[in-house]
Amino acid sequence: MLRIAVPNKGSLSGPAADMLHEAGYQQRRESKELRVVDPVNEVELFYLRPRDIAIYVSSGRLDIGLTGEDLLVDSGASAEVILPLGFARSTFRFAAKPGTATSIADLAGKTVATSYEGIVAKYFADHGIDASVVHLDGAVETAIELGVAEVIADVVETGTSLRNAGLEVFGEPIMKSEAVVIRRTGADTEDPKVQQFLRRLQGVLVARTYVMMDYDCRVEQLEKAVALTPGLESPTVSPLHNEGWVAVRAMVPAKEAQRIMDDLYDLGARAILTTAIHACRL
Ligand SMILES: Nc1ncnc2c1ncn2[C@@H]1O[C@H](COP(=O)(O)OP(=O)(O)OP(=O)(O)O)[C@@H](O)[C@H]1O
Ligand SMILES: O=P(O)(O)OC[C@H]1O[C@H](OP(=O)(O)OP(=O)(O)O)[C@H](O)[C@@H]1O
Ligand SMILES: [Mg+2]
Repeated sequence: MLRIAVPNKGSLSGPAADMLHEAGYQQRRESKELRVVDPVNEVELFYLRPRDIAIYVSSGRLDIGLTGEDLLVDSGASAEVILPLGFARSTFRFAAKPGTATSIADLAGKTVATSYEGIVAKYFADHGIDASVVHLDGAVETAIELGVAEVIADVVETGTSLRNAGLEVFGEPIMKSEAVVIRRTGADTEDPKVQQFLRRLQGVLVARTYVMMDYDCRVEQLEKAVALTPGLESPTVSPLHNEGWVAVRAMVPAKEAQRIMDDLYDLGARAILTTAIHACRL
């Protein structure tokens, strides 16, 4: 059985559970469940704190884990990203009250509050910055108002939390992050059980990003039509009963589907349909 670490709480847990569900894995029935054995799919899911997942995976006791890239870096654990998952995208940034700092040079001698002490300490070491760090568990935006620190380093998605606290970012983003699948550094990536798991998740990513498009067009327009819908490898072209017409089928990016339908229509294509892809193996 493949032993997988899954986030039990926080921003990652809902989208991670959705993705595993779409990939066909069994769900936990209630949020207090710590472990789910799924014999049909030969996986064992361990529901753990997102912050601890890289540590479990680096120990080799669990084969793979779903976590945030920033949490992986922060832990310092010996694990590596094997598949980015495209959700929980964020940046990690310094912020302060306007007028406090404009660049990282202004950090010298200041106190920085963060829940990601590992990332911040490494950044200070790499950039030769002499500043102190105070570790807080969350809601770090409030630390400045309450005088615990002059600067914070925190996850920023929309920037709403910073704005609400009257803070603004400064300096370059410290890092970008998204949800990822991780493995112990140096572990055997050819393991067929791991490969199968990754194929399933990749299938979910593709099913979410692409739709299937079908249309009929005249043979004379086929080359132009196919240029608009090249598919992932190559479109399927089948003859129609009406001579001079063909049916074309290709996957297209969901975001571009409406524009492509307009362009195909203008080319003379008709009966243009899109359908959702529920699952796939490329
Ligand atoms: N608002 C957000 N938007 C996108 N990603 C986020 C957001 N907040 C946290 N993350 C990402 O989620 C992960 C952190 O999850 P974690 O569960 O530890 O924190 P949380 O969602 O803030 O929950 P908690 O309230 O338990 O701190 C990180 O990878 C982080 O980049
Ligand atoms: O840029 P935004 O869209 O506002 O998102 C970023 C905020 O979201 C997370 O906080 P969360 O709500 O998880 O609370 P926490 O700080 O207690 O972890 C993060 O720590 C930031 O505070
Ligand atoms: Mg948080």
